[in-house]
Amino acid sequence: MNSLALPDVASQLNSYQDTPLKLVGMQGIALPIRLAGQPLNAYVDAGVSLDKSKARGIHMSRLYLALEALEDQELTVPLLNEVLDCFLDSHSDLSTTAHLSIKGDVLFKRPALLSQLAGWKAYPFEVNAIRSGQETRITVKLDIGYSSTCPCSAALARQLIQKQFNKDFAGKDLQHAELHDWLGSSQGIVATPHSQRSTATLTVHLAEQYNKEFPLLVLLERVESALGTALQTAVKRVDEQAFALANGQNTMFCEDAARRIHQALLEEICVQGFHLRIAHMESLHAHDAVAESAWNWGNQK
Ligand SMILES: Nc1nc2c(ncn2[C@@H]2O[C@H](COP(=O)(O)OP(=O)(O)OP(=O)(O)O)[C@@H](O)[C@H]2O)c(=O)[nH]1
Repeated sequence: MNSLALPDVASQLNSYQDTPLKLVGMQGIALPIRLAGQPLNAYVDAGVSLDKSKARGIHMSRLYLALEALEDQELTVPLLNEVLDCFLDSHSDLSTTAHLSIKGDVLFKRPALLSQLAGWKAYPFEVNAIRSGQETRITVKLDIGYSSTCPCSAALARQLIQKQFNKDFAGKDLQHAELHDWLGSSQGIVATPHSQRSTATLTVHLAEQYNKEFPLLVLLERVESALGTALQTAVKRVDEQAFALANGQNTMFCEDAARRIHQALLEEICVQGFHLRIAHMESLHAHDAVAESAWNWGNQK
């Protein structure tokens, strides 16, 4: 039997009622791509709408093959648009909307706070694109880890230190050397505040005129500098001490983190709208503290 004789079920008539489908496609296709100059193993979801309600199915293989354009190429907005064009061109009789989603972990080399060290950090990302007619909506989702020290716990710890100071030094002449030693001891600094590993998940809608490579590094640098306490990679004690200082000077409730990032993203010109979700994985509680914020976002999550 040659290929011409193979039955083509997808092109048969739909035997169900006339029901167009919002999205039909494939999920979790493995694909090697490049992002921010790094090769990475991505997972891709590809789909189109099935508007022709009498058609039985779409042509999955045409979507799959269109993804070849992304193989080992730097992922850019024009390249993404090319693939979406191909999805719609190959389904011109069936579909008016095309969907493409690419996820993975992008690695960036991040410098230590003070020493010359640097190390790799993984940032989970997701690029989502929907083409409807001439309009393409592209969003970039990025998880950024940081440390948050509880401001309430810091104030409570300071109060305990003051109490201890009153107990140890009430009515005494203050001697510089004695006080210096006291400050360096756990009998003096009797309490420490708690910190937690925290995550900011931002989803940004890229400005329509943005037409280049994906601005992941730009976004994460803006967010990390707004927070001041990014998770570190390689550290020596000198870096760890700088991290302790950064945490002490940047104590944060989840609300504070959400507001800092919100303000920082408003300054980013490649962003047309955003949604952000903050999660502080509490060390005081067995549950998380969360906050959300959005700008120019509508009702979507
Ligand atoms: N539409 C559809 N196809 C599926 C599904 N699951 C598996 N497939 C298979 O995807 C394969 C590729 O489909 P097509 O793109 O229509 O393949 P084709 O008819 O050889 O290719 P064209 O000639 O370009 O239409 C077929 O073998 C389908 O059976 C499904 O749920 N829906």
